[in-house]
Amino acid sequence: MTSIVEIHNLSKTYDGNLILDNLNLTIEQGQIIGLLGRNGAGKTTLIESIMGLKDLKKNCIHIWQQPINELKKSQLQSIAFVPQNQELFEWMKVNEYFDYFSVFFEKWDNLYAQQLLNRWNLNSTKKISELSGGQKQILQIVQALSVKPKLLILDEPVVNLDPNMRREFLKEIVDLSCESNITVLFSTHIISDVERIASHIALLNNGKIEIFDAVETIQTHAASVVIQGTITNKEQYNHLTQWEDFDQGHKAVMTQKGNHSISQIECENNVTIQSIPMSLEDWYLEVTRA
Ligand SMILES: Nc1ncnc2c1ncn2[C@@H]1O[C@H](COP(=O)(O)OP(=O)(O)OP(=O)(O)O)[C@@H](O)[C@H]1O
Repeated sequence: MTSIVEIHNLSKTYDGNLILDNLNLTIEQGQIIGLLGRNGAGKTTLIESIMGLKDLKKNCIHIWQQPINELKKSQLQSIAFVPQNQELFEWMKVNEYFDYFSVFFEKWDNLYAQQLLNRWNLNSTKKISELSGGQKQILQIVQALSVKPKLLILDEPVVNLDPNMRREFLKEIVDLSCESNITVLFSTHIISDVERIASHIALLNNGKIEIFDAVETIQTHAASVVIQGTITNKEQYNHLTQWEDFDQGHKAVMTQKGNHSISQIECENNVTIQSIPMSLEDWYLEVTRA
């Protein structure tokens, strides 16, 4: 596996408040990472840090093994970013905006841009100021994809999109990933989108990536467990949380793969465990519970 983004001990404070706390994250080529976290967790701060938009300690972020402030022009041109709030040139028409923007990118694919505009019903002769919120978001997505990036970073790219358009966009990302093995990091609050396209989940909590795992691995292990019998030494099972005691035993939630399997826990404690699989959304609610 080739590392595309490597983050080591990234910290960021605003007005004395620590938002990112010695955060570490490695993104490998071809991964599609859904960045999850509650409102205010620091997702935008992390994404903007990767994009070099934050004042940071030197050399804590590398892309393609280069510190982000030393990336070559060709490398910078291979990164596309869709921010949460982008200033667009509202007085321009869509086609004028793309003509202007394309000059900066050697690999700009105008044919592909026009195909996406047509497919997604965006009139290229319209002024940007006359587009709806969702249409402006489509414009930004088309702009980012037409650069033909190797690394695509999106901050809540679908908040303004209707379900049909969201589905179209997600399909395009999956197609690009299959065809060109691009690497994608996207933040979202829509767990079903993560389930649909992400290969991995990065959960940002308390300033750190608290959980980083393949979506399939999380889905395999996420479960509510009902334990018949008594476990005295609960602390050793740190993949089980939210313990509740009842007459004949305990209930708990398994949020990730632990160092003890269910059958090991049964054997070690002479208990019987029933494991009930949990949806990804329920898993997310459990792991981000205050
Ligand atoms: N420029 C800034 N100055 C001061 N505080 C900031 C600034 N930008 C963000 N913050 C604070 O940093 C924290 C993280 O904000 P951030 O926008 O990174 O979170 P987020 O996870 O993207 O949130 P959301 O899911 O709501 O978009 C919040 O408490 C926010 O108020």
